[in-house]
Amino acid sequence: MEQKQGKILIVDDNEDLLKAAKMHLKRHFAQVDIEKNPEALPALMNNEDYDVILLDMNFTKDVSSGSEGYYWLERILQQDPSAVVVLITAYGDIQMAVKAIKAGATDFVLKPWENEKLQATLYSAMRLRESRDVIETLKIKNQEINQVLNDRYSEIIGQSATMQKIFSTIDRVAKTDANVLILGENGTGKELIARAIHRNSSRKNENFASVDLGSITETLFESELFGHKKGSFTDAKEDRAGRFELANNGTLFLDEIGNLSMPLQAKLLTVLQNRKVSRVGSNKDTPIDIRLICATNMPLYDMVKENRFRQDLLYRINTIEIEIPALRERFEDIPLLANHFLKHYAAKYDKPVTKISEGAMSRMHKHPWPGNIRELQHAIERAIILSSSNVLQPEDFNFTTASAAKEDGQLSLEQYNLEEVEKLLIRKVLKKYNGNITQAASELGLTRSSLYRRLEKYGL
Ligand SMILES: Nc1ncnc2c1ncn2[C@@H]1O[C@H](COP(=O)(O)OP(=O)(O)OP(=O)(O)O)[C@@H](O)[C@H]1O
Repeated sequence: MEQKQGKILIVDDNEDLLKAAKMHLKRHFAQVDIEKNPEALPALMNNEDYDVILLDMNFTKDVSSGSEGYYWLERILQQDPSAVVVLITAYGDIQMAVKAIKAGATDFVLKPWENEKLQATLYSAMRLRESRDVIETLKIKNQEINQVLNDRYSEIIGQSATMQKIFSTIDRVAKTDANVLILGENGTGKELIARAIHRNSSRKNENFASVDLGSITETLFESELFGHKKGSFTDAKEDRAGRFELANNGTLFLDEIGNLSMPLQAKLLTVLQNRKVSRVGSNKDTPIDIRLICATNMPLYDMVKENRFRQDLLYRINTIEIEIPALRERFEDIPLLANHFLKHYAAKYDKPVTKISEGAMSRMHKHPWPGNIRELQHAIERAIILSSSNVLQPEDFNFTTASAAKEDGQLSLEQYNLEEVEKLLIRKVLKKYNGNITQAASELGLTRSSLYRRLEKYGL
């Protein structure tokens, strides 16, 4: 026999009705409690977590206004906003039922009821309660995940004048709902800044949804961003919300916006203008309320001149602009950043490394850091893993004299083995595209992630 589920509480002043209902419902639900005095509700709810509360509208004799029912409905929802309340109305008064649903009731049943109808109403109310519980749990999990991510991103290091200016811009901008455009080479900390803006805004408890536009294919763009309905294309196995909906009431971070093709720019612009999305395969519009932050390492203003980026889209996303300088333009931040990563990775790998030698530090100042802070971070991580001393030395890094000379790509290839040639080539292509990973990967015939893997491997 199927296990009975669900805890039901019935509150009604009619004892006969209570007994009859209990007798029938007991056969279908795990627990059915009855109570004729609504004053007992708060205590009952404290003692038990009911799935559904079936509540009469009138308790005083000869009163049929329903006002008692509204009063107790409100008290129940105050005590437990996710409570599922089904109202009992005796007079078939639709107006009263509509008002009750507006006030937060889930459903209503008319007296006298048919037992099967009552049972079906309670089952669907119970399912609603279950979904609310799932949503609540997911919300909490989501907040925890955001917390972890935000913590990871909470320390933005930088003492240079330009970084100090960026911090004060973040302070001023975060509280507003202004769209922000963050410009900077790969690895300069664009996502870090975007998260800091979200974390300091009134939307901080809502979602921060991030989309890498550089890695979304043309065909999946709409489905990823706007969602889709089941069956709207071959792979649409079920209804799915897009990133815009997921970011609703929160912040949407569109990374690599400079990589969008002109047709996709037009689609994005329409959504931003109308502030509503409709899922692929559906004609229902969903209003969206998002704070938009975009980022790119591409020269958007030049691209506008060359008709590769829409001017109207640029003006919609660049209300506030933050330009993060490359690491080579703020060498004064290197010691602080390097020591920050040193502490982090020494703890992570449980290594007694406490310092970076002067020689290594001076070598770091000479390196051009095409991969910016991400590159510095990986260089320190690798040095800590490989080093056998307490102080990191120049030889713990991949900064050979040859690699310094290689920056300009002048060395003749015969002097190098295959790995060296690969390194040289990657550097040259990265330089050609101003550190743009997507373009460099495309020229090298690699995917972005395999280029990232090589950058990591070679410490580039
Ligand atoms: N100022 C900073 N202080 C501490 N860590 C930083 C700083 N800037 C960047 N980082 C670290 O460097 C790494 C790269 O940062 P992030 O992903 O934000 O860069 P990005 O500009 O968005 O890169 P991409 O353009 O490749 O997407 C991250 O691990 C981040 O934590």
